[in-house]
Amino acid sequence: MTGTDTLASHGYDGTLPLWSAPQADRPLDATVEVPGSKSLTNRYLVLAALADGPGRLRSPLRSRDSLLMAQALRGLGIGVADDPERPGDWLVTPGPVRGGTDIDCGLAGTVMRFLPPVAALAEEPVRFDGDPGARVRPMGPVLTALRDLGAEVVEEGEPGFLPFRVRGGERVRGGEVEVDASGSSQFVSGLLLAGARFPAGLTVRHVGATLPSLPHIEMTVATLRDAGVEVDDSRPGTWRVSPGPIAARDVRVEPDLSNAAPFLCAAVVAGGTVRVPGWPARTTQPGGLLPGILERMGATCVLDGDVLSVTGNGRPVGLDLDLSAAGEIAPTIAAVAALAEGRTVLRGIAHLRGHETDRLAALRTEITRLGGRAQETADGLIIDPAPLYAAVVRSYADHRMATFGALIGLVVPGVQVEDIATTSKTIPDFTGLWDAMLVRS
Ligand SMILES: O=C(O)C1=C[C@@H](OP(=O)(O)O)[C@@H](O)[C@H](O)C1
Ligand SMILES: C=C(OP(=O)(O)O)C(=O)O
Repeated sequence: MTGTDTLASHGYDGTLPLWSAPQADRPLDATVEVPGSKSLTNRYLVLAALADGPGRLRSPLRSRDSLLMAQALRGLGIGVADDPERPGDWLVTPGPVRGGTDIDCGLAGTVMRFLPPVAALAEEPVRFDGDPGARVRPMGPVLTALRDLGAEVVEEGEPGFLPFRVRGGERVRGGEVEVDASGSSQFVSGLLLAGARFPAGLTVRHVGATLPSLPHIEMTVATLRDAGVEVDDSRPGTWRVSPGPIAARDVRVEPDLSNAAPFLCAAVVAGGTVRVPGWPARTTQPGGLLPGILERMGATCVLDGDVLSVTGNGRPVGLDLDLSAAGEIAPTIAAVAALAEGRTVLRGIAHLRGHETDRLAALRTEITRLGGRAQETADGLIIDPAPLYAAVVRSYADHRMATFGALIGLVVPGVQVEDIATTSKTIPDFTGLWDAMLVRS
């Protein structure tokens, strides 16, 4: 596609660079090394920061979200340094949590939801802000919980949103809080991660109608237990973290299985095989659900040792799927669905309206722009088959909308993706990995 008239007719305002999505001209045959998990890296960083001695992260993700977390922890008085002997690893040196700093959350949910409870350990106030898109992501339940625990919280703009200041220290003893986590599991995870450091520990009781991303809460509980923290999760929707030390650890970060999704789905839509090494035999990452989902969409998935192979024939089939456990892979599954035979219904993902962008609106808009048929429902999307054509896919500063566009562009000629660099939120070199997948095939 050339010419500004054409671009404008596709809703492109010309301010962000465009990336011409490469097409797959033959079935794929590639092995893709996927970088470390965002969710595990940022949990390990927080736990290492609050631990009882120096710790190490092996193969952490180094992308915008984890670099923001590292930078924020440094601001709070924690050492996070490259290991000169093992390039790529991070050495974390804990210290008393110090306030008097400003934290840039970027657009990272894990930074804006995990760090306010950590900041409440400091005597001096900590100010939080982020990208324009971060200022509309829900924060209210975290702020209410911190107030209920005795912290002072001052919102500078709209109540329940960035920017705000948190002041805790001696006045925060821990105890019991109710949290409506129907908007994000991260509200619960953030409180639990710091819970052991409050003198009375912390009990969090979820009071909302739905609870998305349960595997991510289980990931939080598992990483806490691995660090020697006692967590009682025997009552559904209630978590009790006992006060006590968090053990310093040397941990290896699993590959990010949700970021493996676009690569694995490439084989489903273009045909051929994509392999991802380092696939864990057991995991708390919601991306662990991918093989089951992709099989239902017509692919064949084989785990041989630690290598997951996904083989497709380029003709995926639609499905009816509750994605509440794995909402972060919804944009990728929606791309496959837009190319599938038969209707797809995605359910249980109303909370995606508070992700990097309103993902339900963004997916409906972009599928429609590509000539597809998509409707929003109260808690998800309905996607019906239709022939897709060239368009400029907008990415809304959302890494997963950008990879959505890349996936469609593999099989639809002439697709361009606005601001592909936004993938650096969680993947350091998306286009390099994507091109290499095609070159090797
Ligand atoms: O705890 C985490 O690491 C995450 C939890 C989920 O958040 P929501 O529950 O807000 O979907 C997920 O979508 C996000 O990408 C990462
Ligand atoms: C929802 C996501 O990110 P965040 O951690 O910023 O919430 C995501 O990565 O899909």
